[in-house]
Amino acid sequence: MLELLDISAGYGDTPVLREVALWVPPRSVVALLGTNGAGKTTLLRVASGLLTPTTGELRLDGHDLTGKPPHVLARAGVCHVPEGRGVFPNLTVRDNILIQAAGTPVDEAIEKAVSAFPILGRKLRQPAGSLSGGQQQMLAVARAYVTDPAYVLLDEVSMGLAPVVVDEIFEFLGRLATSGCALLLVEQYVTRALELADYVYLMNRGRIDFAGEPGELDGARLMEQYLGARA
Ligand SMILES: Nc1ncnc2c1ncn2[C@@H]1O[C@H](COP(=O)(O)OP(=O)(O)OP(=O)(O)O)[C@@H](O)[C@H]1O
Repeated sequence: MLELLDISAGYGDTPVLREVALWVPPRSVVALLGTNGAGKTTLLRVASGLLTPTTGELRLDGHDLTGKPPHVLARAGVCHVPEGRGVFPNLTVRDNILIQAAGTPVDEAIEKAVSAFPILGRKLRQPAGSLSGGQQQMLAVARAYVTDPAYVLLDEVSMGLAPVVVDEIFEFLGRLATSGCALLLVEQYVTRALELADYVYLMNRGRIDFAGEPGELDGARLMEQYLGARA
């Protein structure tokens, strides 16, 4: 279980998260939805060790990992796919995969990434920066997958992509979830996120104001609160 307990965090003197609690059970999909600037990215940064909370605890499988650096969280099985495509544009697709896959045999890592998104197999020698936006996002998601993480944190992976590419990425996320990997999904496509999710949290101005199963959500309230969010 990945647990964020009473987390407060911010940047400098500016508080962003206020006593936030969120749980990601193993093998579950959790959607974290909210208005712009609510603090969703900040919470993912806390969950992957990129940002140390001012108060509260980050626990993984019962161990307190608060304040531990990202590589410790990564080694423990938490993988973060950041907003805005975390790929190295000047490196080849192959090298992008291998950098992430330290410890995994080369052929196995490449095969795994290509099994996630076959198009990557035809681009292995190209610089990642020469790929389309959608292919770069596929690479970012595939890089996370090759490390065999128990928890994957995904920040707006569909941002700015054509619907057909969003379909392909969501189809893969569905397979990833079925394979037993837990997902924490920050997503602007509310309906798609809810289709996958076992649990949903709604965040507003640094606080969680709903936590439950998607079926418990009041659709009208959701739309009112997230007017402008995409279906
Ligand atoms: N590096 C930073 N330094 C200072 N303030 C920041 C920084 N990053 C984010 N913020 C502020 O923290 C607040 C929460 O931002 P955050 O990106 O976590 O929200 P979000 O819910 O992910 O929003 P969005 O959907 O717009 O990405 C915002 O007011 C934002 O301006």
